[in-house]
Amino acid sequence: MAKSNDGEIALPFPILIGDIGGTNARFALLIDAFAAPREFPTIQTAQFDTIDDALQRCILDTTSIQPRSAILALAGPIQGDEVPLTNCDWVVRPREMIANLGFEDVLLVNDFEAQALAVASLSESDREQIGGGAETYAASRAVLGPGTGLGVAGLVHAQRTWIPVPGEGGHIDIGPRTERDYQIWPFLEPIEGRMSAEQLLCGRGILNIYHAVSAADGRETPLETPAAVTSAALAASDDAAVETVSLFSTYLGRVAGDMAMIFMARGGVYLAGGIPQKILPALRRPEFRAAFEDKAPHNELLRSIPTYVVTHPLAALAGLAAFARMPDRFGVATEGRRWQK
Ligand SMILES: Nc1ncnc2c1ncn2[C@@H]1O[C@H](COP(=O)(O)OP(=O)(O)OP(=O)(O)O)[C@@H](O)[C@H]1O
Repeated sequence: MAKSNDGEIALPFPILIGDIGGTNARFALLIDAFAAPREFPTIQTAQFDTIDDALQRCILDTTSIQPRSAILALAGPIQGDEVPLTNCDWVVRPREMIANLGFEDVLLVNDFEAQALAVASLSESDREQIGGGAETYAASRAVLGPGTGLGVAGLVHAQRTWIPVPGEGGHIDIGPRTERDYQIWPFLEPIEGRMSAEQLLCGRGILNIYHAVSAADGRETPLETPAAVTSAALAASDDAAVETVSLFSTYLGRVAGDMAMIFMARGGVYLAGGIPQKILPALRRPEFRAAFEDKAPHNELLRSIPTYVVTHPLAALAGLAAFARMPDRFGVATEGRRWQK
């Protein structure tokens, strides 16, 4: 077992890092702490029955380098020796990966934890700032990622260490606030009696808002996918779509502001996930930031906190790479989710 200088346990190189989502899995190989990551083509999870099969055929069979360890970021909670993925049929079985694929050491982390690791050190070219002041470098941050669901994580800065805090923040309650919200809310469908942020702030959420806005006004709903709604909104070709994306930005701003207050995120709130990059022009409009700052009695605090859209195409992998190279910089809990030969 490799040990780093101050006694923290580091995984041995070469390290395979992977970000495994419901639809896509992305991998890169880190030969040592200094070399640039060697990226592999994105794998469509539906094309392989098992993750082991995908790893064997798309990674191990295509390189002469045998990774000694793997750090994999997964969508969903990590518990036990068999971890099923949300939104796809793969089950990650680290013991079998060690027995069959030649790994000595496997660490599983949550996908938003990987996003949180990334925002500790994103360069200016990998993020776009939307409002607020300068970041306070050594201060906590928060990440929200509307995609298939709504991922949320904090990145607490304490004792010169970045500590990712994965949780289920996407499932917090959200309620109506403006007169228009009260008109729309009756047409949103609660799950077991409540509306959670995720029912509005993800791909499905865009459609939920679109249907509710249209129902409140007695309009038809010709647009069928989240991308169709946001495209029509950005092109200003459909009134309900325009309002949907405006409301989506407002609700995202409200929840982002809540997270900023919870984590006292003077280091900034980062919007990751697939959707913010695709609706950047809408997020640059006033609604997102106005809702973020509208937190009396703390408007002044919120005005000072920067918000960013993550534009790095592989941010989670960048986060895993940063951790793999300098584990001592990060307080990543490994109990119950690390397997060794
Ligand atoms: N242009 C768009 N505008 C709004 N929503 C979109 C757009 N394109 C895709 N989506 C929605 O974004 C969601 C997918 O998000 P994302 O790309 O972040 O995937 P993910 O959750 O990270 O999963 P994976 O890692 O498997 O790709 C889907 O609900 C999809 O309908």
